[in-house]
Amino acid sequence: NPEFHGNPNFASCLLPDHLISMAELDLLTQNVVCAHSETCQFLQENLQVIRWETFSQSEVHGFQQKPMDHMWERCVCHITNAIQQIVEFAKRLNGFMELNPNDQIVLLKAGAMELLLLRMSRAFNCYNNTIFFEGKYAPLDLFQSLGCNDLISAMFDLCHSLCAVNLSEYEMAFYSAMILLDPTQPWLQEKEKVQSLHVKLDVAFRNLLRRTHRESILGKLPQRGRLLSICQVHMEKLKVFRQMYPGMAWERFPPLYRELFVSEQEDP
Ligand SMILES: O=C(C1CCS(=O)(=O)CC1)N1CC[C@](c2ccc(OCc3ccccc3)cc2)(S(=O)(=O)c2ccc(F)cc2)C1
Repeated sequence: NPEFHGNPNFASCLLPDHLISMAELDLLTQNVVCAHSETCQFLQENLQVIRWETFSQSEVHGFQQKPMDHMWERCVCHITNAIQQIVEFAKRLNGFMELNPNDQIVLLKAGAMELLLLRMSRAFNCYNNTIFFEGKYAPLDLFQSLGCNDLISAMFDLCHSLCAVNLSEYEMAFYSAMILLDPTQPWLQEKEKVQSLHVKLDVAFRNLLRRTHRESILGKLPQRGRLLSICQVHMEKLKVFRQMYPGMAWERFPPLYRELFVSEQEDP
């Protein structure tokens, strides 16, 4: 519509059915950034301050001596706490609570682990290849008793790639929201509602990148398939673990973790 073009109050991207004003873009940006910063267990600056506090060799050895089921139970507990925060992030995103409940679950089941992988990179020290775990920074081999070395090293590699992009909290917030509100997820009942939210996030994110001269990061973000493949390896390792410790998932794993990652069928 010619009367809109050149009018500074309207975003440059005028998709016919998604007319978005600059005021709406600003409100959406505030909403996404606040939802993220209010739901990260650890503030970026706090993680940075302690990032040189690494576990000693004897502490690492102590973790390596723990039985597999013991380490799994601790990690599953930390994942569950982190995912509770991610659920809270979703609930605070404008429009998420207005989606139908089935679609809210579909999006969280599909995206929660991907968002956890993104958040982990905030707790990664790429200079000495250590990651925040239970209060200090841990090297890769601290986790060897989990029996998932390929999974953990894939996570470390992903954290390295994300550190290279050096995402700001603003960028991390938008990247997370757009992964979560993915209209291409199968089984969505109201795909167009998710699509509408995703388009607005895309316009607001590009607007932010343009204003901050950070458009170049779009080509440097890890491919979605990379996040998905790590999530798949997590599911495979969980299946193997459950074969080794039948019944444990039902007795000692938190309900939220079971709901998201343990399919209903009985123990293999
Ligand atoms: O990062 C967080 C928190 C959320 C983001 S934050 O606030 O910035 C910091 C705290 N994490 C919370 C959970 C954590 C986690 C993440 C992924 C994960 O997947 C692999 C897996 C899955 C199941 C069993 C074994 C291995 C396991 C745990 S963790 O335990 O700290 C952990 C970390 C590193 C590692 F190498 C192994 C475990 C990462």
